[in-house]
Amino acid sequence: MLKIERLTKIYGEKRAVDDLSLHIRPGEIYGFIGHNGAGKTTTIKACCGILNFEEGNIQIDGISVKENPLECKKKLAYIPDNPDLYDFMTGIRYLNFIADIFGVNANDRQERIHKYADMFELTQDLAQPISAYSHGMKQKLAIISALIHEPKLIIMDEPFVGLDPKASHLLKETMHELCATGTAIFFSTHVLEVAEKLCDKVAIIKEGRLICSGTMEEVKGDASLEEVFLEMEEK
Ligand SMILES: Nc1ncnc2c1ncn2[C@@H]1O[C@H](COP(=O)(O)OP(=O)(O)OP(=O)(O)O)[C@@H](O)[C@H]1O
Repeated sequence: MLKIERLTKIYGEKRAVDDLSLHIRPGEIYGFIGHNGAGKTTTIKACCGILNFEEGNIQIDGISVKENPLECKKKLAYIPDNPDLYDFMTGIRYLNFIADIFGVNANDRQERIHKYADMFELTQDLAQPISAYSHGMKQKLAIISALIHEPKLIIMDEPFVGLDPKASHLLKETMHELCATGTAIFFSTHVLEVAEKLCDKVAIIKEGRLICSGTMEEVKGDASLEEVFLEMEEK
């Protein structure tokens, strides 16, 4: 579903991502971990077609992000680390705006908005302007808007930051439900306990280079993910 081949992104003199390859298959929850500045957000933005890159290829469901970014964007949802939404809109207007962009019909959008807004306890706030939302409420709205067009691939940058424990739990359950229907999920996180419990596979990036990837068992063996991560960071 998401195939990254030899991705390299350079900012000036800095190789933020260096020759990175990863393959995320349908139905997988794939965690992406690394220290601050390791290159996670850069990789994620390149996958979503919002950041150009110097070398390599990225394909979404067999379609090149470079050659056909619009087709790729139709298939994926991106939830950034800092939800920068249109503050002047109300929550419901924003959700309808996103549904319009993706051409979601009236029945489907109503059903999905109802389902996810109720689930994340945001229904009562949808009539409020987004400027009145807390960080966590904005994060919930971004998550709901990402699910409106039933994407085949969901890419999230630090999705649990700012969510309260109940919302975090609901997001994890939703991720499992979506993966059971074949959706692929690729997300970055610093919360290694969450990655360890939630992910089928994990990749560790250090200074732009992939240093380890595979199933959770392959990567961590009998140790904890935290122990493995810290050991690799020190090497
Ligand atoms: N627009 C930019 N211009 C120049 N350098 C950048 C730019 N964006 C990121 N970088 C650099 O690229 C490297 C990778 O940054 P990136 O944001 O991808 O890291 P990250 O793994 O997401 O970090 P964090 O966990 O702190 O969010 C860092 O050294 C960063 O300083």
